[in-house]
Amino acid sequence: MVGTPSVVALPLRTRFRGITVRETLLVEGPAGWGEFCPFPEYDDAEARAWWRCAREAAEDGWPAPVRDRVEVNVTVPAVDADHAHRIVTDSGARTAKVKVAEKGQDPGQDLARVEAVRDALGPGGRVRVDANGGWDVDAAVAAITALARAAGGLEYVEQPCATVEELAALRRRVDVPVAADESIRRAEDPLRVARAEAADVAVLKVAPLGGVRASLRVAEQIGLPCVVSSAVESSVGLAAGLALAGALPELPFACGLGTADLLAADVVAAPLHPERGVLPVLPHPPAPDPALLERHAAGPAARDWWTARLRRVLALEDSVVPTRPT
Ligand SMILES: O=C(O)CCC(=O)c1ccccc1C(=O)O
Ligand SMILES: [Mg+2]
Repeated sequence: MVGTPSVVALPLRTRFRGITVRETLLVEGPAGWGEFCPFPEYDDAEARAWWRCAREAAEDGWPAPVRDRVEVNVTVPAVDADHAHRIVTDSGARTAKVKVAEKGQDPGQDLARVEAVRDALGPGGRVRVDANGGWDVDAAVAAITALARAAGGLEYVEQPCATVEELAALRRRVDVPVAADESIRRAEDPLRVARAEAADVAVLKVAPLGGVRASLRVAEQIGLPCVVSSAVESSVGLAAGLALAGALPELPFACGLGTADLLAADVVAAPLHPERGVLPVLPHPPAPDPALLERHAAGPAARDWWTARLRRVLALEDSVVPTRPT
C-alpha cells in the first residue's frame, strides 16, 4: 500500500441500522483507493473478505464492465411516512427499497411507510421491502400479505426471515418473490440458499463477498438473478459495488447502490449521488479529496481501533488458515 490508511467518521442524514455515524478506513495502492469498513460487530474472520475487496481495488483494479450506467433504488430507512414520501420524491428513483420490521416499531408503521412510498412513486414505480431477518415464517406471511396490499404490489421481499430453512418454507407460502441478503453475505456457503430453493433473487454485497471477482464467481454459481447492494460505504467503496454491477452479465433489477444519499458527508469531491435513479460505472475508484479526509478524520480512539483491526486481519490473511471456497 501507498502511505498510511485514513480513518474517517461520516455522519448519516438519518439513523440507519441503528447507527448515526459510519466509520471507515481508506487505503491507497498502486491501482487506486480501497475501502475497508466491515461493520463493527463483525469479528476478524468475517472482516477478511472486506479486506480482499479493498485490496482488489487498491492493488489489482477491476475487470472490464459490460455497461456504463446502473439503475439504483432509493433506500428508505425506518422513518415515518411523511419523511419516507419526501426521501422518495427527492430521489427521482423509479424503485424504492423500504426498511421494515425495525425493532421497536409496530406493523402499522411499516404499512404507513410503504403506502407513502407507493404514493410518491406512482403506479409505475417498484416497491421492495427489506426485513433484515426480522420475522418468523408465520409473521412473514401475515406481514408480506398486508404490505403487498398497502404497497399495491411488491417487487420482492429481502431477507424476510433469518435462516435459509425459514426462507425456503416461506417461499412456498407467498407469491411475492424472496431475495436473500444476509443468507448469502454472512453464510459459510453462499450457494446453499440456491440449493435449498430458498430465494428467487440473490443480493450481492461486494465487500463481504471479497471483491468484484469473487462476487462474479458467486453470481455465476448461484444461478439466480442478482441485485448488487451497498454496505453504506463512502463513494470509494460504492465504486466497487458499481464495478460489480457493471460487470455482471445480466442485471435485471435496480441495485441498492444509491446510499451516498444516506450520508451527510463523503470523502470525494463529487460523491456518487444518483441522478434520477442512475449511477455511472467508474473505471477506477474515485480518489478522496485530502481536505475531506482531514475534515472528517475519525478521533484517535477510532483511528487506533480501525488500524489495529486491519493489522489483525492482515495477519490472518498471511497465515495458512484455509479460507472459504468460492
Ligand atoms: O440495498 C440498499 O438499498 C442499501 C443497502 C442496505 O440496505 C444495507 C446497508 C448496510 C447494511 C445492510 C443493508 C441491507 O441490505 O440489509
Ligand atoms: Mg438487506
